[in-house]
Amino acid sequence: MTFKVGLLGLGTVGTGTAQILLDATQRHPLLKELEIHRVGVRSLDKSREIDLPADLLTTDLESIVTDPNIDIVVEVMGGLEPARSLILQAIAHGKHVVTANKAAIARYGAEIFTAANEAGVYVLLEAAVGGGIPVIQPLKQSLGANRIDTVIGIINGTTNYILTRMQNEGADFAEVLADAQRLGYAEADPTADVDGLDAADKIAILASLAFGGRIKLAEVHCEGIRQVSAADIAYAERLGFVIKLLAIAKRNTVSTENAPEQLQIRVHPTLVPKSHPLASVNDVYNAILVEGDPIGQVMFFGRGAGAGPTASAVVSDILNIAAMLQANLVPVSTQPTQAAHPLLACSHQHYSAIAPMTDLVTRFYARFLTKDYPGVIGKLGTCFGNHQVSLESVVQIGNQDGLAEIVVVTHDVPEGNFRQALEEIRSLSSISSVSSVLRVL
Ligand SMILES: NC(=O)C1=CN([C@@H]2O[C@H](COP(=O)(O)OP(=O)(O)OC[C@H]3O[C@@H](n4cnc5c(N)ncnc54)[C@H](OP(=O)(O)O)[C@@H]3O)[C@@H](O)[C@H]2O)C=CC1
Ligand SMILES: N[C@@H](CC=O)C(=O)O
Ligand code: NA
Repeated sequence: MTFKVGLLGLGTVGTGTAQILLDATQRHPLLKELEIHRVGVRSLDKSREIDLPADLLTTDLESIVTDPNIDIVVEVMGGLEPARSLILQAIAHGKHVVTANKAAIARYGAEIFTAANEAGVYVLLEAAVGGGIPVIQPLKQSLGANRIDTVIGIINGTTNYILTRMQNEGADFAEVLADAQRLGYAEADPTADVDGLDAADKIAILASLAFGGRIKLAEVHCEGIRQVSAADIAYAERLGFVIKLLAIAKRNTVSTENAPEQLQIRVHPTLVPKSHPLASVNDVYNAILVEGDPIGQVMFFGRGAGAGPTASAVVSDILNIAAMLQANLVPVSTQPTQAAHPLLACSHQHYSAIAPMTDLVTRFYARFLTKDYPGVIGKLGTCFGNHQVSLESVVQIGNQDGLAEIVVVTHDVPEGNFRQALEEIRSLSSISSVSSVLRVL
């Protein structure tokens, strides 16, 4: 039985996907049952890295998602529109969908999965988070017996590459970003990566699966890495940390009779103790650490981007759907029914409650430039004490333009208290500037 695949996009991921589909040798035997039926692109004149019959390609993407012969639509074109509309149209025409599009899923997931469940089709998205790293299906299936408490990930390769080079070479952000763009790691417009937006999309998706509720993207706290300086990386190093852009989703409070459970979901540069398993995840690699009961910690590590790794995830989703079709567990064409496999579908309806950042309890690192005279450290300590912020360490390491540089690391404190203490510190005449504030894992 052959299953027909319609590809929307033949760029990096689309080409990698087509390459696997065209070369089934020594791969899963079901691959031989998959056929590329149509491929949608923006330009027919572009030279391609893959040799496909010219009549397979079209710029009419709507004709693919409505084609009665196509069983599975693979959306690897990216962007919000027309990707969203084409996915919805494919679903309305009874197609199963595989997508790598974290931006569209993080924003329109509720609409897309509701439509898919009503139409009795699957929308699978393994490639959307961690590229080739299997993490979506494990959260849906292999870890299904667990009560997940925490998901912490390095889920943006571009920023991890930039931070790793800053760490290794003592270089500044702007310098390494320019290199990353030259090497093709960072996009021409690197905003989504360096400002943490790409990681925010991805952690929203992971949190939704881990905690079984929809996530409003606007409630995900998001800070990027532009403000991380070579000086912070050097101080962190001396204090036994590396700085990573972490995406964190956790249960913040358990539900009570009067209030629902709250989650914390946040993306920000973080000082990670060198002994932590995520500290040694470098360059463009991604890793996702999941903590659950009873499994404890489990970490997924690998390549989070690139043609081959991402296509590996796309094709595994196609195979999952083809297997369901072959086993007759879902209709082959347009006979809507409830999706048969609850471990493959996304069926949660409610929105998870997200705790405000002021409620977060965490450690902080802060760097101050102060006048260099006796008693300044004492004044800082008093301000922190006034707001019940307890300090783990205070060091004065360097001098800058006649000013002393003081670095503090706090114990766990409510973020609200820490911010109030900072306000008081800013008003001290002996404080020239609060040069940086970062959270500590
Ligand atoms: N690249 C990566 O490593 C990863 C990418 N992803 C996700 O995968 C998706 C694809 O990314 P990637 O392959 O890098 O993107 P590319 O820009 O390399 O490719 C996009 C493809 O889609 C086609 N396309 C885009 N818009 C339209 C349109 N409006 N009409 C017709 N065709 C269109 C382009 O056509 P043409 O070729 O004619 O220009 C191109 O073939 C994105 O959602 C991305 O976030 C996820 C994980 C990793
Ligand atoms: N821009 C992303 C690519 C994959 O999602 C990244 O840098 O990780
Ligand atoms: Na993945």
